[in-house]
Amino acid sequence: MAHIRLENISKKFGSHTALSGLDLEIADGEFFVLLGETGAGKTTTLRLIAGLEKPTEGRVLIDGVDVAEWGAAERDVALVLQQYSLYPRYTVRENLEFPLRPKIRRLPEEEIRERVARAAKTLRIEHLLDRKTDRLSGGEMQRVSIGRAIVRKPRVFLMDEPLSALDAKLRESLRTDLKSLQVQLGATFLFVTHDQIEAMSMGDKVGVLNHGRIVQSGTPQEIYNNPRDTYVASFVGSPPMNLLDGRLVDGRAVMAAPGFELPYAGAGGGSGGMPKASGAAGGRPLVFGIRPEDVHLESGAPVEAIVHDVENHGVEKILTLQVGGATLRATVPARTDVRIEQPVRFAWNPEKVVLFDKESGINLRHVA
Ligand SMILES: Nc1ncnc2c1ncn2[C@@H]1O[C@H](COP(=O)(O)OP(=O)(O)OP(=O)(O)O)[C@@H](O)[C@H]1O
Repeated sequence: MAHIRLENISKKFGSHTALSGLDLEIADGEFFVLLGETGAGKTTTLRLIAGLEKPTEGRVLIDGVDVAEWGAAERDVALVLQQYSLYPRYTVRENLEFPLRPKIRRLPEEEIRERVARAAKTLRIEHLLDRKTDRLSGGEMQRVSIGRAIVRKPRVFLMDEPLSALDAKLRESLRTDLKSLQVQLGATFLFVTHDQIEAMSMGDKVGVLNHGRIVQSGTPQEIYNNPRDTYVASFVGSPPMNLLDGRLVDGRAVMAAPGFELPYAGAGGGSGGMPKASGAAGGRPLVFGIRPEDVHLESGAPVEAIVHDVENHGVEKILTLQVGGATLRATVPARTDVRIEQPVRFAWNPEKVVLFDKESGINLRHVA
């Protein structure tokens, strides 16, 4: 188990900046998910912690110790990759034993047997121990790869998109397995993914990485309910948060279309208020953020829209509504009877509206 801290890390590859001013803190025994789009710098961050890359600037601390001079082996971290790093002509048992048979500091045979048996039981691959690894399914191979990490009892598990090569069903079941494995081991996990659903469902904490920098770090609920900026707001959530233009006029946040306004008391305040028809000329440009599940169809509601599209998702429907010049997504119960082209009336909970500065994209609650 270990505590990890990255301080003001930057990493350049020639003239290309992969990471800049990155700060990250992972508590001992935490399941931390690093979420970012392709090229955001996720793998580079893992490799820096693993000791496979050196930062151009900044410090990597494990349990409070600067590990700049430590090689990969000394850091005692295990890396699990998307591609299974298994020896194909060897059995599962042999693959699990290899990490425990280094040339120096070899473990006693009995200890090796015991660790392999325990890992195989935890991962439910005991029945596969004598099978060659090239005769396994993708999900089984990934379990063996994870097993190769577990047997070493590392201080930290670093996982680079370990589930992304698997089909949806397997991914889901391994997600649950990995999460319970982490709880069982009480180990520090840093799990990298570009899949926001994976991140939100697995992480104790999620760090959103964009262009080599952590833009927000917090619990999945914090990130979902109070995204730091419009990037996080539109990246996390499916369908994403509705982002609608408006302005700040005389202490009121006024949405351009549909007409709607909220009292705005400045940073830290500014919720409540009822929808009201209004023009939105002048003032500081804002963006209103409204989650699709916070949009409700109600016959007496003040704003009218036309249903542009209806998607059925089993327990719910996702509607695309056309309101004036704006488009809005609404998640409604599956029993809601709506058709394309139908006029509907809708409202939302003003308490749930998040306001962003249009120019910087920053959530006004996060502006000091
Ligand atoms: N060895 C390298 N040499 C040059 N550029 C690199 C090297 N490794 C990474 N980069 C660049 O640094 C940036 C971050 O790469 P990184 O692999 O960390 O991103 P990522 O978030 O893991 O992306 P993906 O989800 O596609 O794996 C990318 O623009 C990448 O092209």
